Amino acid sequence: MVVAAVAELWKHNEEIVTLLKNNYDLLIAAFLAVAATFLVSKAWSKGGARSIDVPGRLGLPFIGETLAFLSATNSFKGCYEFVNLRRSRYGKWFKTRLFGKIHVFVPTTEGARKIFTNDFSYFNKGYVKSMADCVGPKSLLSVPHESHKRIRRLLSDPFSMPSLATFVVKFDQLLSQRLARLARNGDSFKVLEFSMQMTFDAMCSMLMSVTEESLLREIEKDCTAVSEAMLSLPVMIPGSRYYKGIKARERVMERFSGMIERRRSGVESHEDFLQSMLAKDSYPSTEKLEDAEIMDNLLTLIIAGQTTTAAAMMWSVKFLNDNRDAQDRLREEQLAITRKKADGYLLSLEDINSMSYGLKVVKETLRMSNVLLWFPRVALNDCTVDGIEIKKGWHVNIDATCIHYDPVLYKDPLQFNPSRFEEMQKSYSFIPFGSGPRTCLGMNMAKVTLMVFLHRLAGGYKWTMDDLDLSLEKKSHIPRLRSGCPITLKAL
Ligand code: HEM
Repeated sequence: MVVAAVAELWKHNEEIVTLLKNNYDLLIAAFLAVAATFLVSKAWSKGGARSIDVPGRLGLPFIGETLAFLSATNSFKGCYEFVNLRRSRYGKWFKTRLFGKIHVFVPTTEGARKIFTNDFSYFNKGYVKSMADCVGPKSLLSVPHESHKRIRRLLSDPFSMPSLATFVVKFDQLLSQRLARLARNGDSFKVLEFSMQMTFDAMCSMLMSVTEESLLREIEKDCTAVSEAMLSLPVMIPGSRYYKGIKARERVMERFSGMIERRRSGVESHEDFLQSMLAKDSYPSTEKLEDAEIMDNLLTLIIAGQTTTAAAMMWSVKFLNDNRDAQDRLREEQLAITRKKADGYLLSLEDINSMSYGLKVVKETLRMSNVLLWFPRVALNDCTVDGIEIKKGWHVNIDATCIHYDPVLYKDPLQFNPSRFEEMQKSYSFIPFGSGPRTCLGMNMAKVTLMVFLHRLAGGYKWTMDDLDLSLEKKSHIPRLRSGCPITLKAL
């Protein structure tokens, strides 16, 4: 096309012909530059010959549609209702303005791929002051790229397979005892409350060997206050969520600092994550974490791991209750493991690896529950994502929920069908733990926790649901049943 255009000009315009003859080298350079720019932009938009302006309503400056978003968050339908309503109005892609920032919800696997594979270079997590203040400046959630890489590498110890093997045994022991107690009492209990406490206690034991009940509850109360302040208005007004969160953070840091001091002075020693970090005291600075990095990330791991895993545990109970075939098949697999064991056995990592249907139940639970509904990023430059024009500074939210419910990717997406995972999934179609450099650090821990839970629950008990209300908890960014999912256990 370019050659034809040049030939046409050549025929009709002598002046241009002379100009071109005299600047032949410049012409070639210009041609190459245009071609290179074209190729780079084509590669950047990846197959996107189109570059589409995304529809949507931005509303008033700053306020935009914030009030509608807050109203959805404050309803029993949950904050994703805001997204659903806009999608029915504008189609799969839409933009909106929330808290002064333009947001685009990215509903496709191609869009997810583009953002995940360019994380840190072309996109980054948006800086939220309240979040950084709460988890601390050295948390994985706050630090810049270079520190992130180093801290992530050094934090990976407790998530290695040998550490997970120890974790499985401890978690199984704690869980079996507590479920047996509940079944003996025969009372109704809320799965959500139970799983929040279970995951918190198990993590505190693994990370820093805290097992004393009153201390656990004190730390949990503070961690909950920190977690609740992460998305609040960052002003220190006594009584506000932010104020309470910052004060709670100070108390948690003081505790962690005391623990580090006692271990360094030899008063205490344990086999846990904290000890493994302190064992690196004499290592070069690139191979160890500073105290502030250890403490901010201890808090981050607890907060990132507790609510997510507990919510997934709750949804697994709900989905299995509604789908008796899946429940029966899961139970059969678990009982086959139990039959091979002696009384009072504890699960090993090998047992977990043999639960092939159990793993599918976990995956299907994560696909349908979308514990983290979307993953927010900010565009660092103008670009296109799956052919859609994105401006520098816009927030692009990888909409895992939309992808997980896409009927093209998942047949009958509203149906709980663990067997669908017998087939290979298309890339980026199953992303409950994200992908790329920020993939969930606790992914394997979360999976084994859920598998142990399913083994003990389905392999040991039947249950009745004591409240069938489907309303979601208000003001929660993690979808959870308002009822807390009360059940009563009956031993098999
Ligand atoms: C079912 C349970 C869980 C789910 C669904 C989940 C999901 C996720 C997702 C989607 C991300 C990435 C978010 C993004 O890209 O913006 C993430 C990050 C993270 N998760 Fe999890 N998570 C779970 C459990 C855990 C557990 C048990 C831990 C640790 C004990 C943990 C620790 C983390 C950390 C530290 C990050 C930040 C990683 C980084 O920025 O490098 N998560 N999680």
